[in-house]
Amino acid sequence: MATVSMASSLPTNLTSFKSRRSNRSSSGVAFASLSQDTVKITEGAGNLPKVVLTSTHGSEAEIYLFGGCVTSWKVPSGKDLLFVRPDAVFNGKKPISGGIPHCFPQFGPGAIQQHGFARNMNWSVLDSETIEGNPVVTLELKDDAYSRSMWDFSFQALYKVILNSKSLSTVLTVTNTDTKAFSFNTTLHTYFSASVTGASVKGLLGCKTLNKDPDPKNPLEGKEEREVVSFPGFVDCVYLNASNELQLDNGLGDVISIKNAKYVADSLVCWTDAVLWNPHLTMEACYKDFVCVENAKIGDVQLQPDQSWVAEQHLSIA
Ligand SMILES: O=P(O)(O)OC[C@H]1O[C@@H](O)[C@H](O)[C@@H](O)[C@@H]1O
Repeated sequence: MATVSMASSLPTNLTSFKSRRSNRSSSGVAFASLSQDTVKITEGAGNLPKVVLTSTHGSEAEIYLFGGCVTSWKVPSGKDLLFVRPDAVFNGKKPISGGIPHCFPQFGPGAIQQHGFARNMNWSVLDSETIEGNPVVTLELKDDAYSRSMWDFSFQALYKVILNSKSLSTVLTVTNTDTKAFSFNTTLHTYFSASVTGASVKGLLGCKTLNKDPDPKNPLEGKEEREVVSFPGFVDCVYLNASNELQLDNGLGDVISIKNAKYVADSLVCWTDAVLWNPHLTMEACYKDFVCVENAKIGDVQLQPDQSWVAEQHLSIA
């Protein structure tokens, strides 16, 4: 397989992916043999299968197989740094509104449904392991009749999630398993718990902006002049070529580093852009309690058959 990643340059704990066949259960959800001590599958809200990661160093995370959505990341103090909206539904049909949903193969607006279909399909567990007390799980998503009805390509997406005591890292690998080329764009639509009046993001100064307010279909081009970007009202803005580390002050006493791997020279690889979103009064019930800071690949990634695109995100607190 021609891979355009530089796997050898990843930190060791991110490269130890072991390919192993999984057993598909009658429910259609696949369960690999789990690293039982730190990785467990339980029943979550709406009876949906949920992977619980427990680090021996005091942190915990939860991932719904529906959408491959990380819904909780608790640091050793017990504080959950992610946010799930009170209107989120867990019915296996609608995407889960909160945590870290995938927008794939389209961020949108665009030709297919807003934010694509990966957030409302069932991912399966391909592999899991424990490294020095820290859980690692790899989920897989493949095309099926549902995805092909919208986007007629064969693909594989692997999503590796690594929980350490003070960090949550993910590696998304999209491979073209088709016989023809395809293109996609994607984001990790992360909802962070926040006090919106105190929240701010550093690292965006000088970026070209595409402001989706007021018209998402015709974003206004501009340039970010602020060193510290806050959320004084409705915010929906794309930042092109963002720096490889943003710092979110969540207004709740935490500064969260949002890093991605920019050490890979090939422009096909990694998150290059960012999106900030807060719906303000259009979601009166909860807008004060979260901000979205999304690692994104806004321009299309073109993949030839057998090529892969790899993007790593590293969320951490000091
Ligand atoms: O689909 P969700 O989770 O409600 O998020 C919607 C929002 O997601 C943001 O990423 C987009 O920039 C917004 O334009 C959009 O309204």
